Amino acid sequence: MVLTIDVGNTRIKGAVFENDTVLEFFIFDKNELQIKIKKILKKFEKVTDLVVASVGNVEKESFLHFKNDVNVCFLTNEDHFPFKNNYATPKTLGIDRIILASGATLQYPKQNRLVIDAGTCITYDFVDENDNYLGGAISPGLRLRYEALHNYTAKLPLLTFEEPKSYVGNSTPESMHSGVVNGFVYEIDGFIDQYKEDYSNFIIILTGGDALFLAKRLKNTIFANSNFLLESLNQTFQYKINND
Ligand SMILES: Nc1ncnc2c1ncn2[C@@H]1O[C@H](COP(=O)(O)OP(=O)(O)OP(=O)(O)O)[C@@H](O)[C@H]1O
Ligand SMILES: CC(C)(CO)[C@@H](O)C(=O)NCCC(=O)O
Ligand SMILES: [K+]
Repeated sequence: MVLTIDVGNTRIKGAVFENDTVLEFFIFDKNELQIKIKKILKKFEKVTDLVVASVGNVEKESFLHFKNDVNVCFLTNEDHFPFKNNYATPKTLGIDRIILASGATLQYPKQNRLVIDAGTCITYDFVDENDNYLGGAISPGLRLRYEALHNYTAKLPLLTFEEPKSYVGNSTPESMHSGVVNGFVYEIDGFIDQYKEDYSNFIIILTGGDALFLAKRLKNTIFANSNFLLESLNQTFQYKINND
């Protein structure tokens, strides 16, 4: 059994896998990290490997704490992945984006793949049918947009997500909800349309904290898989074992 951990910018997510099957998912805060992992390892005694990818600022030591109980594996930019990395700055490419690209390559062989992760940031990652990672885009996620409007203006309140009543916002809150939520959806549909123009055939994988919300609103029909990063971590770890 494998426990995969994704340390995001906002929260930590984990999953226990038996081969390719998920037994349980977890979401927790940074300050609960050690207690939660301890509990998980106690509940799932057959876990042999702890596999971590982190873009957040959690100390490596927090995981090494468990090295007497399980084999601890940190996936980093130095590892070997199933695609050719054509990013001009491979050392600065986020490990979460690398893992998503890796999972897309392993799970959907021989096709163009676009991974959209709607989390703290929205990231777009494209791996072509010849397994070349080409890059993508980074933009602010849904909650970040609300926070940015508030933090960088004098008058705008801090709002939380609400469905806009119309694209024509007729009040301050309605204008903000329209700008944030519609802007978010239009952006993603716009990117997908652009890829469609340039690539005739590709699969889209939608993931991240806002994926389910988004899937219902995009004009492009896409199924969301909120756990794609954790699944990709598991698959990439298996790939590493078989190829190292
Ligand atoms: N309890 C929650 N806490 C924070 N964000 C949440 C929560 N529930 C839903 N969300 C939504 O999820 C988005 C954040 O996504 P996610 O949880 O994937 O981010 P993350 O943990 O920072 O991961 P990453 O860094 O990989 O993006 C926010 O834009 C927010 O709208
Ligand atoms: C873009 C984020 C913050 C998304 O989690 C992360 O992937 C990251 O820190 N990336 C580094 C920059 C890059 O990917 O080019
Ligand atoms: K993200």
